[in-house]
Amino acid sequence: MNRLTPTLAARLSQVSFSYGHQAILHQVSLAVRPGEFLAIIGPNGCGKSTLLKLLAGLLRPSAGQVLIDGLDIAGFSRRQLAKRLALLAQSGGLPDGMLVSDLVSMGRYMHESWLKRQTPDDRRQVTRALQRMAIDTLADRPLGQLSGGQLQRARMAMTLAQDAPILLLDEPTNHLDLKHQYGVLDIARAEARAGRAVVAVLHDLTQASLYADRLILMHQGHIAAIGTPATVLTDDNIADVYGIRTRLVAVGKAVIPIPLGALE
Ligand SMILES: Nc1ncnc2c1ncn2[C@@H]1O[C@H](COP(=O)(O)OP(=O)(O)OP(=O)(O)O)[C@@H](O)[C@H]1O
Repeated sequence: MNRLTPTLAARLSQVSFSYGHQAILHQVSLAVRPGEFLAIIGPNGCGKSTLLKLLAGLLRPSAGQVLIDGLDIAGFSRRQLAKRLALLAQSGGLPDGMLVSDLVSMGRYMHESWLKRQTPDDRRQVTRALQRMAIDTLADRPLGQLSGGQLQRARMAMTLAQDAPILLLDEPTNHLDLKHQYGVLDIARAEARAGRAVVAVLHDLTQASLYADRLILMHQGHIAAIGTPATVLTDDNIADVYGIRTRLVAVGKAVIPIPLGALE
């Protein structure tokens, strides 16, 4: 099989994807490194979630290859994949009656049998994930009784409990108040600094610029730009892709785009 250098956690090689006859991604190539926080940005419908689902092995490319640890993802079983990556999907039909602690524990079962008894390490990981997302007091609550933000934090806790080297986060700040948005971004960055590869779809360009090591700016199924926030967030790139005028303000290494209005 096609082995890669171990310095890459995941790679998309010339990946195209279609839903039926509708082409969504066009020959996208991308390398994800351990220890980096990579943010995918771009307008609605440009293919960000599709790219994340391809990386997670939920969708199969129409052409090209997705590689994890240098091996084609098509060769991995669900369990093998769950040892390598954890996905926070945008939403999912979760049973209202399920308890928060059971949802977070599911993160531990992703790579084990449902029949397996929880080990002390499983319980430790679940407790830690509940605490990190500040929902330990909600552990015994059914999901149906949670607010949107509390549910999002429970889903994020499940993702963290999986303890996988690659974290794929689709709009992790959804439904969260400002404090918890920055809390979840702090955690994502800490996970990257601890050596995981973190790939997050973000809509807030300020947050993406402040937190990510690299940005991927997507446009109509292509990568329009990739690199550090300062190289990707230019007036021209933002105008071309989002159709708005901005003024850029430098804050440390980050570049914050201040929107000035739609282009004529
Ligand atoms: N299951 C599906 N069947 C058919 N088309 C789909 C399906 N899921 C998504 N699409 C289409 O694929 C395109 C890309 O969708 P995707 O969800 O990847 O976009 P996105 O960049 O994540 O958007 P958003 O910012 O709105 O979440 C869109 O045109 C969407 O309508």
